[in-house]
Amino acid sequence: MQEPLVSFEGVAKRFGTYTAVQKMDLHIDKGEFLAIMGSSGCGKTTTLRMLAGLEAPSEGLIRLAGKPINDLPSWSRDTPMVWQSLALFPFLNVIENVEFALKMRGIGRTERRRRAEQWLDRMQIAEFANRNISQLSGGQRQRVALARSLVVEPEILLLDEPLSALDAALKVRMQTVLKNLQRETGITFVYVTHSQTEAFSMADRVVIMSRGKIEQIGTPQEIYRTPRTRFVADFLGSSNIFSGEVTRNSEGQPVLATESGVFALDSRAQLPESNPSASLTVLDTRMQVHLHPPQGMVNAIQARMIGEEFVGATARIYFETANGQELHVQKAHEELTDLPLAIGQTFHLSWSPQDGHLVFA
Ligand SMILES: Nc1ncnc2c1ncn2[C@@H]1O[C@H](COP(=O)(O)OP(=O)(O)OP(=O)(O)O)[C@@H](O)[C@H]1O
Repeated sequence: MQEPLVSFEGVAKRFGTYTAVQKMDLHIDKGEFLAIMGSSGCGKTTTLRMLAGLEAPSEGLIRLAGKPINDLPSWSRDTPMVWQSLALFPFLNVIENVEFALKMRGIGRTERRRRAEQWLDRMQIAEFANRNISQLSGGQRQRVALARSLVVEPEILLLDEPLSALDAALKVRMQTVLKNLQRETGITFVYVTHSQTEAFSMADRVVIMSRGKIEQIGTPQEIYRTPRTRFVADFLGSSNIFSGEVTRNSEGQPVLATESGVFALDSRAQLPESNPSASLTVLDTRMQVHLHPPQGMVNAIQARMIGEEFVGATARIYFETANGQELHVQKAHEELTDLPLAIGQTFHLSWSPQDGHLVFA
């Protein structure tokens, strides 16, 4: 097996008595695009800063290409970082900003200029080479910051919320730029964000963190379809979640008894060994909406429509069950045309047991 490019082995970070990152094991492969995602304060940036050498781990070992780097100062690590504020030098013009790191490495003037020009070309900002940073738009600055970090051809690039200051359309454009750049250069990207869209559209693997702890690591598909914990399912917000206890019905089939009803589980579901408490997650795209009680569906629940939201090509419809649980269903507009959608209207929501996924924590 290929040795990971980066490994965190039992790495923890404390600030005084506060633990920002709990003992963590994490491997990052060469050439992968890894996103670290989680809500504010969960320890994403601290994790990235430890890799960059801007924070020292309180415990554990970080290796880069097999070598421990805990004691290596940030400037001698091959781990440049791009962040939201970009930190471009305002007193240097665009090309001088890009050349800066090469200059620090003692590379001669002609070679510096040649390499910087190549990167300006690649990032489609060559025409701004002699402009001041203050004369650029947000997206252009972003490209300068990327060119400045990549011109040294690092093995790994660390990005901390680099797109959060951009407007929505530019964000989407820059996501494509970043993803293509990563693919073409083969440079490992570690990307911190609280945006699910960014993480899921660009990354090969996503790390979900909560309160300084890794909740799940997986491909976007794995995490979306099979969240490992209740926290992950809640955090993603794309599933309906029913909490209850796993038991068996009179025919011996596994079911989840909840306040909203008793629901059949997938016969392949891994059942708890001791504590029967569990949550059933059902993706909102996998739920069906019917005006009349559906025939032959084992899992169905009556609910009143309480709202509707347009999400591009799809609509998200919100419902409330008799016991006050909120549910949502996401469908393409054309799938909804036959339904009398109106606030207050009662519907029946159903899903097949195979579309239910059981989580325990
Ligand atoms: N230098 C510091 N001294 C004390 N506490 C700190 C320090 N840096 C970070 N923390 C705390 O550690 C926790 C994790 O911070 P971190 O910046 O890693 O979170 P984050 O997940 O990146 O959040 P955000 O999305 O808001 O940037 C937070 O509670 C933060 O207040």
